[in-house]
Amino acid sequence: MTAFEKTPGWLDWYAGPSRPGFRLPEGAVDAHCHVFGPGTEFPYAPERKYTPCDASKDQLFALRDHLGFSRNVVVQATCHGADNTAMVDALRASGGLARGVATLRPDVTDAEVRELHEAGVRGVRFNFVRRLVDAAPRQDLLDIVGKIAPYGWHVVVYFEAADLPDLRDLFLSIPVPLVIDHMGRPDTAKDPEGPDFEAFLNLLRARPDIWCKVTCPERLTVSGPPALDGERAAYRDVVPFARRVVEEFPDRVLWGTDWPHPNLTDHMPDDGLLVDFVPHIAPTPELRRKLLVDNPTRLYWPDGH
Ligand SMILES: O=C(O)c1cc(C(=O)O)oc(=O)c1
Repeated sequence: MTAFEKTPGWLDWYAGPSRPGFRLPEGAVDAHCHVFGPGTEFPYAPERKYTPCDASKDQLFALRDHLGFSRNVVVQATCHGADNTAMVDALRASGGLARGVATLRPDVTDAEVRELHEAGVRGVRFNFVRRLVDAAPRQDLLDIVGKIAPYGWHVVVYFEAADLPDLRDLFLSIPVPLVIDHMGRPDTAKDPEGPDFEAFLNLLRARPDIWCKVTCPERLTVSGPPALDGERAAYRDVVPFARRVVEEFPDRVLWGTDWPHPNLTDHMPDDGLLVDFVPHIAPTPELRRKLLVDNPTRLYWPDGH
């Protein structure tokens, strides 16, 4: 099989990350990360919008152990389209230490959903970010929800803040739990107490089964220092946004590294220093335990194993 050529300007994940200064609690879950290929074994999808560097399951598991996480939730990356093979291969190799979130087409069969479930998939991802995917008809999404609902899965949604007004009714019509990627991508140059972020918090207030990943400060930052060169208080401008969510919804927030950080153009964070972001947004041991251990375990390992 031929090797793939990376998108020009692609930043590879950070090799040799620091050890976090913040010691993760026992049982912590990296609840948002990806695997990419390797492309020679798991080819990237023809419809992809970018071609990444490879980021294998073994490299992901090595990072997990280095940072001090116990488990991973591997989210299907758009560069693999609806071919979940690489993600499922990672779940199967993890010995129960990884769950997954898949991308599905509306013609997926019940047997296929069951097989994904048996491999450890617990959610389907709907992506509304136009630079990553072509728009899917809303009826297709609702048809997929009908197929996953019997398995107790949730829907993960990725969208940008400017699109929330158009998407809100669709989201509220989805009759299974929702998990929002990357805090709904707020514009962090704006006021965390202002109307835009309030509209986002109002979505979370609308239903008790809407969860939020307080992830990706490295994408959302405008002015904060990056997690590089020993900086253990990185991305300070994102902290007030994430902290508001953690403090108002302590029982339905999740955190993850987003390794290998697709499509960053400015810098690639040192994942050890990125973990040191967590105590800034979850200032007490109890909030940290909920964010890193209790919440993801309840959502992805409800039986505890
Ligand atoms: O902002 C992004 O570029 C991005 C892309 C993907 C993906 O391609 O799946 O996933 C993410 O969580 C974030």
